[in-house]
Amino acid sequence: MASNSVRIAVLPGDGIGTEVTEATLAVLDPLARRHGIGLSTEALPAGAFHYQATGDAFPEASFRAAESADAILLGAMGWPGIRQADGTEIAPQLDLRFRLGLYAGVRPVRAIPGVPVALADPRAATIDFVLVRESTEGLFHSRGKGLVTQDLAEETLRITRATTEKLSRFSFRLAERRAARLGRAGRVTLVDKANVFRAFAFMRAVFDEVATEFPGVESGHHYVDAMALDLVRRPWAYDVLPTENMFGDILSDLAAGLVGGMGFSPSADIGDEHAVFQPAHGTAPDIAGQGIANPAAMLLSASMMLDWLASRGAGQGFADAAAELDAAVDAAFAGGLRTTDIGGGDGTAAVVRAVQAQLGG
Ligand SMILES: NC(=O)c1ccc[n+]([C@@H]2O[C@H](COP(=O)([O-])OP(=O)(O)OC[C@H]3O[C@@H](n4cnc5c(N)ncnc54)[C@H](O)[C@@H]3O)[C@@H](O)[C@H]2O)c1
Ligand SMILES: CC(C)[C@H](C(=O)O)[C@@H](O)C(=O)O
Ligand SMILES: [Mg+2]
Repeated sequence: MASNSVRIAVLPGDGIGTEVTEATLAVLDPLARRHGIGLSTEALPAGAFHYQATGDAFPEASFRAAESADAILLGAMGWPGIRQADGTEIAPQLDLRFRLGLYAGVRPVRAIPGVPVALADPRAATIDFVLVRESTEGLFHSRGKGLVTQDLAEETLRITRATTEKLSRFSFRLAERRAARLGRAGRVTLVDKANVFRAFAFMRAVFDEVATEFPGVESGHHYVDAMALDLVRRPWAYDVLPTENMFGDILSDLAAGLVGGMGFSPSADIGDEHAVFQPAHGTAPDIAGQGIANPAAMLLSASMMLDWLASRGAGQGFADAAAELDAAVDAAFAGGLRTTDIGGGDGTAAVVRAVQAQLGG
């Protein structure tokens, strides 16, 4: 990538995916200008409505353009009423994860000042942990390959040494960076089901091997069922939580519910060479088209993108812009912005205006 100038492939998708994408681009454009960084964006067709219109959910030309860009920004895709012959929905975001090897699904969960948290305990205001959802194997490995007969359906889960090592190293390195930033020791807790499944006993053994490379970071394990309990009982106790694909999918929605809902749930799918940045939420058919989607999750995902681009050598301006965007979203909510998902009256455009105002107009 040319220093200080990058190409972003934009996949707005369906439903509120297109709404939060438009809102995010409206914030990114002036932010980039302020920091003197070049962001050229190209919108690409893909998604459920594209599938309905053309029979192709993810044109190869869109995939190729996304693959060759410096980063990919995705809204959300899928629509419950639009299904393939096997009964499943279209999901180009899964194609991206699999085809580009995006094994680390980074899903930060952080209480934003001013956004009501679900728990009454005052420690809930300090919630700040990151789920690292393995995103290329686990139960999702079986996608499109399960056995279905008249009498049974069977899907299989796959865990590999190579991916578990990468996921574990990614998680420990993330914990080291967070420890340096937050001024306390890092902790990585693998979330598994090693009490019952050999695949998870294997995953745990590989994770433990990698843990020995990071003596400065505390490591541990927790069963996924007990973790679901703990994420409601004492979520402030956790730091970095690597886990299997399906477990991470489920726990990330639960975790979003702790800190305001899906509208506050950013996400990044990161591989060795490529990355997709998208909110963890879906297309929200229940509110699509009403102008009330909360774009905060996508704005925070875009900030993760700028930070990742900086780490790939795009330039300090990208890191500065990321920090400023995070701070602007926080300040907007701390300053009284109240989106409808948290019981207020502010719609998508009001969030854009409030964040732009924090960024200096
Ligand atoms: N990353 C993705 O592209 C992605 C993720 C999840 C679901 N989906 C797809 O989206 C469709 C709808 O799925 P779903 O309803 O189960 O989940 P969803 O995340 O779209 O919605 C769940 C709930 O959260 C609310 N919500 C979600 N995002 C919000 C936002 N930004 N602002 C305010 N409220 C928000 C919705 O209104 C709804 O009540 C399905 O087709 C599903 O497959 C796509
Ligand atoms: C829509 C779906 C394919 C996707 C997933 O299951 O990974 C979503 O739920 C997510 O969390 O990103
Ligand atoms: Mg999900």
